[in-house]
Amino acid sequence: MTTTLAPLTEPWSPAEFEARLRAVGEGRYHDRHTFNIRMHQGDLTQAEVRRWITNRFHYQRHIPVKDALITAKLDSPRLRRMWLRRIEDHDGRSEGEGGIERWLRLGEAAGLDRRTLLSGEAVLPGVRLAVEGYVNFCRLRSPLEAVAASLTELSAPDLMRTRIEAFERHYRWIAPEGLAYFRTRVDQGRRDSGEALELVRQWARTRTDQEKAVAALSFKCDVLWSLLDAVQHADGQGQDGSRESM
Ligand SMILES: O=C(O)c1cc(C(=O)O)c2c(n1)C(=O)C(=O)c1cc(C(=O)O)[nH]c1-2
Repeated sequence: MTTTLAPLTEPWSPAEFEARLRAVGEGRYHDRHTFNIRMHQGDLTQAEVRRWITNRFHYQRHIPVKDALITAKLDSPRLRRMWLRRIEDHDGRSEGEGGIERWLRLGEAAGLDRRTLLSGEAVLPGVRLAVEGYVNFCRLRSPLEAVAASLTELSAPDLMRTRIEAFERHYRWIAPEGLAYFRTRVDQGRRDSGEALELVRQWARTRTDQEKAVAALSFKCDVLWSLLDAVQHADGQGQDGSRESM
């Protein structure tokens, strides 16, 4: 008599797997964080907006670093080309281009000197830890987990549109050219998340891998959430997050 051993746990169907990934984004994405809700309602002070821009810059400048770590794990020219484009989106092809430059211009439109942003001095301890956590996750984990962590971007384009409207309505003291970063990210985020979702669906064939992908996405939601916790609770700190006395 022959018996076929079924795997202990069957993989989810492609549709269920995708639904579970999307559910993590819907339930735990940072669009629900109080700081973002206050931002969208127009409740942030100028100092809080500047503090957010300063601290988010720390995240932005590390995105191409973690993408370089992911690129090094990919084993085909096609995949590496795909991921290299993300690095170019942020770093540009030459000086004065790319997302990091656009974020510096957002800072300038909000009255922040680019030298202050580049110095990194005003970055809050909790933000440093959150960003380092994300970079190290991509350094140490499998390509599947590192790519799955980027899937928060499935929810980012909607958030970006809400943010543009909120800034245009409530934060008119920021010159409109400063919002170019967000406008560019709507399409880039949609394309990036579409590509990443396709890879994660192809790679996660077993239930164990599917669960690892869901857990990676959940971890990334925690990174973004912790970053905003730090920015939200930075009471007693300087106008843009710098420590007044130590
Ligand atoms: O402003 C935001 O809310 C937001 C969120 C996210 C995200 O969901 O991870 C990214 C960005 N912005 C972003 O600008 C960006 O370049 C980006 C890259 C990635 C990533 O994990 O690869 N996420 C995000």
